[in-house]
Amino acid sequence: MSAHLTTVAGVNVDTRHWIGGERVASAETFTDVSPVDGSTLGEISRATGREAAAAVAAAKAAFPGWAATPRAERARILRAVADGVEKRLEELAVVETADNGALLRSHRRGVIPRVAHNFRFFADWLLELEHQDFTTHRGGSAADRGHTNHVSWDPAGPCVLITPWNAPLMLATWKVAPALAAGNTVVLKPAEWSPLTASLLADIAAEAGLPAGVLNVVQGYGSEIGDALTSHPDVRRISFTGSVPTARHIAASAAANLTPLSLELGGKSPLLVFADADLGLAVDLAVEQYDNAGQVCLAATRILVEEPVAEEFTRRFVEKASRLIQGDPRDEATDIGPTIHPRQLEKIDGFVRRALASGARAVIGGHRGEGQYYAPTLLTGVAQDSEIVQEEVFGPVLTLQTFADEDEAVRLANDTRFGLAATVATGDPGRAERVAAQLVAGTVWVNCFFVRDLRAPFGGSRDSGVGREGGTWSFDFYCDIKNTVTAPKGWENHG
Ligand SMILES: NC(=O)C1=CN([C@@H]2O[C@H](COP(=O)(O)OP(=O)(O)OC[C@H]3O[C@@H](n4cnc5c(N)ncnc54)[C@H](O)[C@@H]3O)[C@@H](O)[C@H]2O)C=CC1
Ligand SMILES: O=C(O)/C=C/C=C(\O)C(=O)O
Repeated sequence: MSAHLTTVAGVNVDTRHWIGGERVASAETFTDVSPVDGSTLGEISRATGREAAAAVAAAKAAFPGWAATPRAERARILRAVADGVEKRLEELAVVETADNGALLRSHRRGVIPRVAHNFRFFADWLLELEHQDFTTHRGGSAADRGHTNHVSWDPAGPCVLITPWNAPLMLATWKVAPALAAGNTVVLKPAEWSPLTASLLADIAAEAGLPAGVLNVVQGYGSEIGDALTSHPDVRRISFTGSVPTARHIAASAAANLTPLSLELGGKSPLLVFADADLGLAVDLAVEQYDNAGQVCLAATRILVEEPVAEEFTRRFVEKASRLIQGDPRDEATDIGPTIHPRQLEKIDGFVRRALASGARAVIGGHRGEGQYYAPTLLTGVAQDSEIVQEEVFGPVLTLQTFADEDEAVRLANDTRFGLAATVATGDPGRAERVAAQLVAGTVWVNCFFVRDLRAPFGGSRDSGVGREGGTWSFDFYCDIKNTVTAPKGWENHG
């Protein structure tokens, strides 16, 4: 077997970069370790600025050809990628679980099918966009006598896509698919804690007929190659999902070339439970926030409950949460897997220890489990201005606060620097409408959570992000939008 192949759960994965349609190795490697059992998954090529520049050069060289490829042909190839993902669904699922520790059952039944959907959706939307493309505006000023405005979404150029480890392939393809559909070429930099499925995606894309250089994958540490990618003058778009400090760094690096950015960042989302809510549903929604061991940017980690039902809510929450099974994510019965990395575990534990030291009480959890596991935790007695209420923990840690009325609920909900999402549990549609209108959030769910529709805009307000992706919003970001104004026949320019 090649020195550059590793076998993970029976699946061969190439550990090199994918640049210009070829596998490229770096002199140095980094070790990829499984959060499931601490085993070594592989020695992965560790890029330097040289490989980063080579990937951008490959994307630049491939751009004119891919941009000129008819939309129908681009869509056909993206659908073939989706077919390839579905054909290798089980392999992608087992590798992703080994690499990031999220539940295998979720990968099999939810997350990896969404990867295929991302490609099909943006292939279809690209063709829809073509039909929307002849929007015309007529009349108006004296100078406008029936001119036609023709809007087109033109490919922008090479895009750098930097993605995190909590849903590695799903979050990557949610950027890769629209960027490619738009006619751009891509340099994907997956997170160093979960590099494997990006390599498999490169294989699948090549098998589907994506031309060389259209998709490039560079492995390595963001801190080492990030700047080489984000400050490169040939890069036309940067899309990033991850932490706020890294986003600030990327924005500063991109500023030199005024490269447009899309940033999907952290959250500290509230779940507002009103006394008129279906309490069973509210408890289900709250317990759901432990999914993926709480490593979800959208997670509603601040539970706000109206005073009269707080005691009953807490009793039912504890009853349900205590039944969650924490353990090996490959086991179908498991509800909560490990945290991704010892550093993430340390970070979570630090937040909780400091909260407990400042007077918080752990209703459940509040401590580490075995190995890389953290016990699902609910903290009460937390002050609104405390670190645990204000900062993103990114682990299975929820806080519970109470409120007296609607005004206080909205005030507490909006009182952080984030604005990614919010969930409202209420039996009163009028209240739902009133409260949703006042919440600062990119997405508000009423009596539901994590219902995602790719046609809808997705993104955050305040420190939770810049811009929106999804549906036409993705094409608005990944394209140079052009308006061509044509005078009607016989029109004389001097009016
Ligand atoms: N919004 C989200 O979905 C995510 C939020 N986070 C938050 O971030 C915290 C820290 O996690 P990290 O993995 O350290 O997040 P991070 O933001 O540093 O990493 C995300 C991606 O950015 C890359 N990166 C790092 N430094 C870079 C640089 N200077 N230039 C370009 N790319 C760079 C990484 O290699 C990775 O691919 C978590 O505890 C969580 O609070 C982390 C991952 C995802
Ligand atoms: O699954 C989605 O649609 C969105 C997920 C987003 C995250 O989990 C994240 O960025 O952390």
